[in-house]
Amino acid sequence: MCGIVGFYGPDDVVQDIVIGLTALQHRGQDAAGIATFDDNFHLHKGNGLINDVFKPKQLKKLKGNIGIGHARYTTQGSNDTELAQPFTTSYPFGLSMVHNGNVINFRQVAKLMHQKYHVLPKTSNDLELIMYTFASELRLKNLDALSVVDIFDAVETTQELVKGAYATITIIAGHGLLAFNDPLGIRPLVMGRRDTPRGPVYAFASESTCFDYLGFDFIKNVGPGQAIFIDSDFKVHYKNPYQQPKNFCVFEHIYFAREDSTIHGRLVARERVRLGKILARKVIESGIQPDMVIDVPSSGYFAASGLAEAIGVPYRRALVKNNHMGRSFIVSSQAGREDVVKKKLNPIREFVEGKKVAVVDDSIVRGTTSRRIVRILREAGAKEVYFISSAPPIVSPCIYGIDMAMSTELIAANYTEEEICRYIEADKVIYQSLDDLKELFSEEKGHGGSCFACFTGNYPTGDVTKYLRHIQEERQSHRKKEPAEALTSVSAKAPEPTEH
Ligand SMILES: O=P(O)(O)OC[C@H]1O[C@H](OP(=O)(O)OP(=O)(O)O)[C@H](O)[C@@H]1O
Ligand SMILES: NC(=O)CC[C@H](N)C(=O)O
Ligand code: SF4
Ligand SMILES: [Mg+2]
Repeated sequence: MCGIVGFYGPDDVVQDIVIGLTALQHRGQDAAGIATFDDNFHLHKGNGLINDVFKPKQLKKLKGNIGIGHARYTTQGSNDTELAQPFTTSYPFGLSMVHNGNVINFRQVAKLMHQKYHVLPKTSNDLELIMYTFASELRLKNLDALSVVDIFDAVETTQELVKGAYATITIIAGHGLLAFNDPLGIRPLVMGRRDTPRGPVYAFASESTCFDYLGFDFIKNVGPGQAIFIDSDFKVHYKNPYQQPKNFCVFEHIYFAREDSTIHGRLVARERVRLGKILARKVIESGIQPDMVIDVPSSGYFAASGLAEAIGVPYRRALVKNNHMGRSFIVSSQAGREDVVKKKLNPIREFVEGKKVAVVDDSIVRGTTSRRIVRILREAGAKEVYFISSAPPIVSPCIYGIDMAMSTELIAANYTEEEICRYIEADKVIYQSLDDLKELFSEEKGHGGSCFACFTGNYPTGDVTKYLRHIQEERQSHRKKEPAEALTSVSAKAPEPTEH
């Protein structure tokens, strides 16, 4: 995922960056970074949460009326602080950049950078490839009078050479603030504006929730292939401004984005309630008769309430979340994910004892959360536990900025629904149907178009066989024994159905 923000206004922007980034903490917990520019770049980054990385001492040094920030969830390269974003360079062109997404043809781009621009990447973070390609293209322009056309040309060449998902924000030193998206617009990026007596402040962010905190008006989505540049006179320039979203990540609606964000005109919370409501058909067909519907906090809530409403069964919050534990899914090791899940949720015995409980979560990815939940609900006395996922089975890796690049880790890529039910020790597992999901989000149904690749194996960037292998090798090199462990643990532990 990763959370990105960028601000440009008449005064120092560091406070806006910190507040904006904090609202995006759910998108990345590994590292955080901020770069600002006055006459020079000022950069601070570190591993951990935004609150831990930025103390008043560091914030004081981040001077400038233009700046960008990043909350990292690692999908390429290691977790080393050196690889945290933003990246800043003074050559071939002075700029600083952040991105959300994943470059899939990174080996080819690295080679090309060397051959075409004589630049060698210093790290294994894919951001460097986008940054140096763009900076090298700018360098080839007329340096004395860099025009907006030059900037948009450099964006276009970068978009032609770099494949994958990348929503980016860039400070072009001495020129202005630029945002551009990949040609398919896979990751979210929005633009906002706040008027002040000293002039407008412009902002770009992964999600609109940032603007609510900061009093910005939403202006627009930065859609597929679009670029927006705010020059030093605060004049806004658009390239390709009217194209509609074509392959937006549907999982943003299901899980990644915050409930209070509006994405492509759709409030995330409302879409999740709808996902819950349409699950009613499959729940009724399955013949189960739950006494209550409960959610898996945090992101299962809206779907659970929608389902409860649609089937006329009471909803209760019966799992309490420890607010000091973050998201488990974006922890980078299986041991770490299990540890978070263990400490995160606790059942309210009095609510579930003796009950047939339908527990709704947004998704089952590796099965870490669902397995633990079923177990603790049974220990708390639940009579039957039905596990319901508001996403369809995840059967293919994501190569666009989500750390699920290994098929071996995806439980539904390797096991049938019955086997999964046995593995998580539930009485029933029910998944959203892909057709129902498409009903809400597909282009054929007039919804603009989404990426469904992790549910279908059809990747919007075309044949990705070669890239998938490169990405998997890359991830493998950072994980040591992890994937093999995940696979054996599923097969070894998948038990026979238990009597209850
Ligand atoms: O099958 P798994 O591999 O366990 O992954 C799926 C779980 O991970 C996510 O929760 P997470 O703890 O990341 O965050 P949340 O608090 O936002 O729900 C998601 O909401 C599911 O609960
Ligand atoms: N999830 C993301 O957007 C990650 C961005 C980038 N690939 C990194 O690892 O830093
Ligand atoms: S593969 Fe899945 S998670 Fe990845 S961008 Fe597509 S819909 Fe989103
Ligand atoms: Mg969850």
